[in-house]
Amino acid sequence: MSASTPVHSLTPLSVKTRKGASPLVCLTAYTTPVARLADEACDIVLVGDSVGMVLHGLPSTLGVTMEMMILHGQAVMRGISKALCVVDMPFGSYEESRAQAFRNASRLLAETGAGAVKLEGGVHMKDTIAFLVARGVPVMGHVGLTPQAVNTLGGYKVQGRDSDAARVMAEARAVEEAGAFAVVLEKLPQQLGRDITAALDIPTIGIGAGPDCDGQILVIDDMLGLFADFKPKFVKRYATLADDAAKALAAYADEVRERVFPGPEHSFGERT
Ligand SMILES: Nc1nc(=O)c2c([nH]1)NC[C@@H]1CN(c3ccc(C(=O)N[C@@H](CCC(=O)O)C(=O)O)cc3)CN21
Ligand SMILES: CC(C)C(=O)C(=O)O
Ligand SMILES: [Mg+2]
Repeated sequence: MSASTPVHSLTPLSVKTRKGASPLVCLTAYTTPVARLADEACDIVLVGDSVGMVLHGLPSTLGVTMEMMILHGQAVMRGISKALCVVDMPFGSYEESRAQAFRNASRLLAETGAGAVKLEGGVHMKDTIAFLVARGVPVMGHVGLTPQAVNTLGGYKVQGRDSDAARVMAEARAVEEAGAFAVVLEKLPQQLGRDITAALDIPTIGIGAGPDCDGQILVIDDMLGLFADFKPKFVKRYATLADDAAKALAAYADEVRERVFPGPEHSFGERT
């Protein structure tokens, strides 16, 4: 199962040629049941390294490992039948050399069956992206706010304001020139999201980069109202699952204490 190459209706190439058509709908997923839901609604399902913060309680994405990405990638692929599955390369798995990047990217594809990898960085990752693409690894880029660089960026801040816009534009152009099939733009002024989208031939997928990107992505636990540790301004909550769950658990606790649960319909009588 895991090492096979399933045929999905969306491929990196079909995503690339969707530029200018209807917006690309993207969400993260980390488990099989949630991937099944995302697969129904989405074009692209990302196994984000946000899994470390969202499901494992880590303080940033820096502690996420290849083993975690492979395990969650395998779980997500079991729930996908039509969307394109992209797996994030974790911090430290691709920055050292092009060879290191290929060794780890090829493991992610081979051991999960996903269709592409995503890695953070533009100009300084251009050679690495080109190296991977030339060797059969479709790459999605990620520029602007790159969370794996939180320590050098000094926080999860808006990137590309004012005179910094030209730098972020250059990062996005480098990703395209390297042969990536799409690029995530994170936490940019909406005008810059629009300008980069107009300047590139590959689709842009925004998260806090305004409404003019070729697609949008959110962390699924954020949009479901399930992740409560923080809420970036770019997140819209479409549900209140953490609140709903807290209410359900309180009701269960009350009913157990009052001996209301289990009722006769949940209990087993004598066989007669
Ligand atoms: N749940 C979750 N959602 C995400 O979007 C996400 C993750 N986790 N983990 C990996 C990265 C980290 N990301 C982040 C994290 C924080 C902000 C943010 O804007 N936080 C605060 C304050 C930021 C600051 O100025 O320092 C905010 O006010 O929105 C944005 C993106 C995006 N990714
Ligand atoms: C927020 C998206 C783009 C991501 O990289 C992640 O979930 O790790
Ligand atoms: Mg990520």
